[in-house]
Amino acid sequence: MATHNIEDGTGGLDASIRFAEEQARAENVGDGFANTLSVLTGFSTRYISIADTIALGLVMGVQFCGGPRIPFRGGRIDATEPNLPGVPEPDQTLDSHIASFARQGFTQEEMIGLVACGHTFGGVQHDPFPNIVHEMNDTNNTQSVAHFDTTELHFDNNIATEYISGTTQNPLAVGFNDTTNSDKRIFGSDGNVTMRSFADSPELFSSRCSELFARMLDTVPKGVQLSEVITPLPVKPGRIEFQLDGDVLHFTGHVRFWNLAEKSNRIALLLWSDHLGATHNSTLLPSLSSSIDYPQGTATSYRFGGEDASGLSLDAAAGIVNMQFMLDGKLQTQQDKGAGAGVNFAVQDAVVFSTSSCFFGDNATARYDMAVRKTANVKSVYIETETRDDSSHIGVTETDFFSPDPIPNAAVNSAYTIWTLNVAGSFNPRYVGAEIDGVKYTVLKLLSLFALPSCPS
Ligand code: HEM
Repeated sequence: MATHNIEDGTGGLDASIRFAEEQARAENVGDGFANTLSVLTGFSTRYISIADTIALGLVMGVQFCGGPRIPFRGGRIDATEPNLPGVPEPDQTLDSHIASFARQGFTQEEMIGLVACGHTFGGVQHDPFPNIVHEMNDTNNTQSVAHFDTTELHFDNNIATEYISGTTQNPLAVGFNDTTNSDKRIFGSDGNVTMRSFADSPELFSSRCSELFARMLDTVPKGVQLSEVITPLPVKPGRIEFQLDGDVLHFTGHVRFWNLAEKSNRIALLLWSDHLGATHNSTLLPSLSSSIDYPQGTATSYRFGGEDASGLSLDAAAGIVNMQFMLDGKLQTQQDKGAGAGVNFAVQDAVVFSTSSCFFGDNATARYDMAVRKTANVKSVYIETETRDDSSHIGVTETDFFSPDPIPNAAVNSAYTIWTLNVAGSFNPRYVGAEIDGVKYTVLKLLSLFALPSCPS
């Protein structure tokens, strides 16, 4: 956020900090940014920008450390080059800090709030800031970090109570070098009115931090359109997979329900319709991690039935068109669909993995077989290969390596034909995509070559 300029709309939360040129600036001294990015970048995908993972990292981090819920919007776009400098530094004057936050779109009172909310965590490390923190020679604090408050891993208003009571050890408030006591100057700049209100009310501190953190995360370059606030869906199917084995279509998947009331003998059903117009149902089984408590709510998961990991065995010709979920006789709905309305989830079985796929051990290639439903309008089947460039940005290349025409006589059953291709190994994440009815889908993540059975010699 610190690079944002409200006048011209440049800068903001756009992951420009990942560029070495920005990290090398004196205003970003230390390895904190590199360390944080090394954790968060891996969660970015072609659909979720690095900037969104940084924002999500804050939302999750604050909540897991006991802090308030922070409304999260998605849609940040990663910068393609470094931003202009502008991160405030502790040896700058109060006036320059007020001007810096004003440039970013925040008032003086909001600046006090933001600094207090941020400095409820962590501290100042000796190595990048030797003129603020002395070397501690402490085996319990090998990086010589002087913490902002006594509860540096916990979100609470101790940053304010300790400051107001005069017991604070905050190195930016009572540090030995007054030039770098920027928290002292900032916190005191309104006669301590804001900090006293935070010290008096943990609830006020918490709600104010939630608002200010959200605004900080939503400070993005002009033209970036953020989504509505994202909240967990009440019903969310996932990890849907098919494997065609002769005439049997193995169907596996999970469904996660959000904030269900606790109940020991709940009857959970998966209902589905097939291509022949028939309807079916099967009992949902609790998944291994059936109920997980998050700060935001509880996730209760079930897996689709079946004796073993192969899931439900469907007749390949009948297949599946859509599914819905029923708990104790009630069809489950998404809130915005209105009470009583069941939710039909469309299921795509037009292009599925075939268990005839196999591995050629001698030259480290594999034959991937994809089964294509004969009645489906499938234009192409292709591999999607994801690569990251020097700035960790993900690009996707599509390789139409499956023949556009199905291999003749390669029908596995009356419903599907096999499209096939030999592929060499790769360290890049790869997926199979397909264009079905004019829409491009990512169908599955490509299994490692070594996960396939050996090809018959
Ligand atoms: C005038 C404004 C600010 C100044 C001069 C300032 C200065 C600093 C300094 C010198 C450090 C130590 C970094 C290190 O040792 O590597 C630090 C740490 C930190 N700051 Fe600020 N800061 C400011 C505003 C903010 C704001 C607005 C936030 C968030 C809302 C924030 C959040 C943090 C956090 C979480 C740490 C701890 C990092 C860690 O322990 O790894 N700061 N700040």
